[in-house]
Amino acid sequence: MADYDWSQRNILDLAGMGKEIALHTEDLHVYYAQNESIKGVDMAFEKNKITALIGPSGSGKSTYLRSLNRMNDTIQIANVTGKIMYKDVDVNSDQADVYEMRKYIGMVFQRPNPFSKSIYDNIAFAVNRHGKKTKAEMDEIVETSLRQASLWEQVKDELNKSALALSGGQAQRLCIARALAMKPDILLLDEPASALDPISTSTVEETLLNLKDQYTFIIVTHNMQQAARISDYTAFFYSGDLIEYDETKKIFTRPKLQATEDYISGHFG
Ligand SMILES: Nc1ncnc2c1ncn2[C@@H]1O[C@H](COP(=O)(O)OP(=O)(O)OP(=O)(O)O)[C@@H](O)[C@H]1O
Repeated sequence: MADYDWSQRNILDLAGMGKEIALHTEDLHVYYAQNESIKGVDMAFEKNKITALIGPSGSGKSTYLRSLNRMNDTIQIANVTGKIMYKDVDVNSDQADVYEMRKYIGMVFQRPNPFSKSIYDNIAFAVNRHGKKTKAEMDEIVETSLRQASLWEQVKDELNKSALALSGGQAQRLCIARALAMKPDILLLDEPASALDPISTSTVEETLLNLKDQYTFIIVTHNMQQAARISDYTAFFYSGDLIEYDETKKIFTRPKLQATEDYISGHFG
């Protein structure tokens, strides 16, 4: 690896550009016991855009993403400091209602994790936990969310079938449908297509592109082509720091920093 000056930064000031911000972090640090895995990240996400987080393995992308809806709470040795601002509420404060917040900031994981229930109940179960619906209301929610996730046509005649019988790509789209059924503002996706075949991957990508006018997506990906294809903004992480953050077309054509250019062209990481 070349000898980079890691103190250099190029970070887009979206708020300063007058963009509508869905979420932002201020001086966010994440520690696992004594190890500082995120080292004070200030970053804003534009509403109704797709932002890709890229960087070598271990650079902290997943740690940062998971902190945005307090998923790191489940890790005993994890400690998150700093602010995560969503609609004037600091998601990271002790007063934040984590259960309520996750309705608005949802998450889709790398491995599809459908519940051992029917396709219909995978969605209904999640929705019902946040308030009972009539059968007609629930039918509508199930259909709409499956349509949004581009799965309705394939499963509409077998909604009572076990979700565990779906293919990997279908199961991941069910997980996206389940997350969308909660009507979140923001969806965090941690390498959602890395366990999928190329056709399922492109269906998931199309799904995100079709929905981006209605949702803010933040996606961790190792796939540079995927980041270039679907995201509006790209953030390059290295060793727990946000190094470069810019419009995707700039990052992939003329990034300001050599380290970013070398990373996206496969010279290291
Ligand atoms: N549960 C955990 N306990 C302790 N350390 C952790 C834990 N999760 C992540 N880390 C450490 O935090 C650092 C960042 O890891 P993280 O998984 O966030 O990176 P990443 O960029 O998402 O990597 P990858 O692309 O391989 O998923 C690494 O040093 C990792 O070992």
